[in-house]
Amino acid sequence: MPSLPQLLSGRTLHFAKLSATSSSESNSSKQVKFPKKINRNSATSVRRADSGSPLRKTQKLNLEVSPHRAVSAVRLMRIELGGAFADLLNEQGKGSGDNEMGYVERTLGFRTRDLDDRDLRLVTEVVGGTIRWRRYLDHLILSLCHNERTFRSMEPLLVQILRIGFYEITKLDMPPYAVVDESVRLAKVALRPGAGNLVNGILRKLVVLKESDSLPAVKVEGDDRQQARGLATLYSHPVWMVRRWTKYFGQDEAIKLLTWNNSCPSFSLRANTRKGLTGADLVSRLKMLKVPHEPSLYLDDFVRLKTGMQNVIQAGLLKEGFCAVQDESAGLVVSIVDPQPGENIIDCCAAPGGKTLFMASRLNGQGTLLAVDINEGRLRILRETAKLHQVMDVISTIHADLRTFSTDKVVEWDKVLLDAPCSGLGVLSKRADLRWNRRQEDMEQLKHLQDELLDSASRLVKPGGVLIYSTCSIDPEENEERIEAFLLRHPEFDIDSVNNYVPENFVTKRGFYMSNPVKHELDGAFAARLDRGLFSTHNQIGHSKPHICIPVFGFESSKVMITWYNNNRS
Ligand SMILES: C[S@@+](CC[C@H](N)C(=O)[O-])C[C@H]1O[C@@H](n2cnc3c(N)ncnc32)[C@H](O)[C@@H]1O
Repeated sequence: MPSLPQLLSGRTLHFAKLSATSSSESNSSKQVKFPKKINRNSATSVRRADSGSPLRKTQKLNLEVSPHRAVSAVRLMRIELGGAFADLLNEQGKGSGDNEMGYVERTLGFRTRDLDDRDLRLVTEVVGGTIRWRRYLDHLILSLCHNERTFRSMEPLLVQILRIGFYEITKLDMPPYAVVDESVRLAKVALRPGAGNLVNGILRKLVVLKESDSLPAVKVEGDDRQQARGLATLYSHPVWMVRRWTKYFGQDEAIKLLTWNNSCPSFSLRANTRKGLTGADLVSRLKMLKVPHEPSLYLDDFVRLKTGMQNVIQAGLLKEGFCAVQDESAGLVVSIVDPQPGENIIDCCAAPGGKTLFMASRLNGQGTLLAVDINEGRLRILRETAKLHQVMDVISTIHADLRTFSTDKVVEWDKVLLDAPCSGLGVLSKRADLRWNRRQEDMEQLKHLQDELLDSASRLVKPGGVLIYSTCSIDPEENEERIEAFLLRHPEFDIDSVNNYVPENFVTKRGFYMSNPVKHELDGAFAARLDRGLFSTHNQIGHSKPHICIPVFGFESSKVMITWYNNNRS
């Protein structure tokens, strides 16, 4: 891997080498140049006269560059180049990757004035929007460049400055000439005068076209593939996703979903009743904080926010564990598990613990909850949050691969939740970058893993117990198809319709739970509740047979039960 000075010296590099994530549609093969102008040495550090220790503050404070623009551009570079870029910065900056302005200084060689609350909100909006709309913005930028080569050979920072400007002008309707001026200034100071001229020329063309309502059009016409390409550009998604959703949901529904994914996400808070805060208390606190909110239509202790999360964070409600950020679609999965005090529950893919914590609060100090996860770091977060939420009394954790953990376990759990690793295609409105990181090839691997984990989780369900499978995906191949295939391999399980646990409008014809972003205005999620027959046993090759403990029931009773079981199984 190249060192930071090599990167910053302007050598031409392949994105693929830098990017921790690669996308079939990403710029992975694009040749990029790092700016020659960026020079770490320009961020001069000075020594304190009294102690001799270096002061971290740079002497290069630039008050002309707008802080939100500098921070957004640097954050976008970090996101797009993935962990590799951040790691290089950390390595060079000796672990001092602690705040946004620190990144700006190390990347651009100067600081700007600190961000105020308004800047912070704007950074969040601009970064999220620019990532979401990347494909569409690049289409516009490319249309306004002299030729494709000009666009393809731009430095990464220059591309981000342009994308931000295009986003602010076309999607946020910000005053166009202020956007042009600020963008030009950033390009000049952080790159070179020529970059400023280029930004000036392209953005001014955009302003003229916008004002005459003649932005370059995106055509949605031709055969299925061409239409999918057009929609992918117009709604800024990878083509494979558009094709997949058109195939499963039809074009109209697919377009609604694409639109939803580009909308500003709302967030829900769950009051932590274990810390004595009820849903009503949470509502009062939000009123005091002047945060606009609506109580959840579906869950008692949940409240929905469209804006104002910054106020909630600043008031310490999350840090002190009085509430958690949790989408109602995830809360409803816990309603389907329906934890009852005294039960033994295992959460097979538990970290970072959103559902574990909610289930633990429902157990109300009685019962056990074992949280298993393959990722130790995420499991540590789960433990820390559980302590904060005062629910650690029922929780224990195991760092393990479920597939090995399940092989030699005595079956003892009343309820087994498998919240499987999945594509996350139901949460694209909240996870702005996910659409560009997910690849079509991932779907096959995920399906295979989901099958293996379902088989493993099913071994842990006691006879008469329940297995709940859930995802935050809307993709039928990760949801219904996985369950139908599982039921063929495991006839000892039957579908228990979720209609006793969630409102009717979330229940599918087969009795599964499906939250649809367009219909319910929540994240997309899926769950199936599967009962393991009381008289069934599981064998390793996936076939099962009725199993009666003859010493307990006696031979004749057992025969009656087997007959009853066989008659009722279908
Ligand atoms: C969808 S996330 C779980 C989210 C969690 N249930 C919550 O509500 O916060 C899936 C989790 O599965 C874990 N995982 C993936 N493969 C696993 C395996 N083979 N065994 C155990 N955990 C696994 C990942 O580390 C990840 O934390």
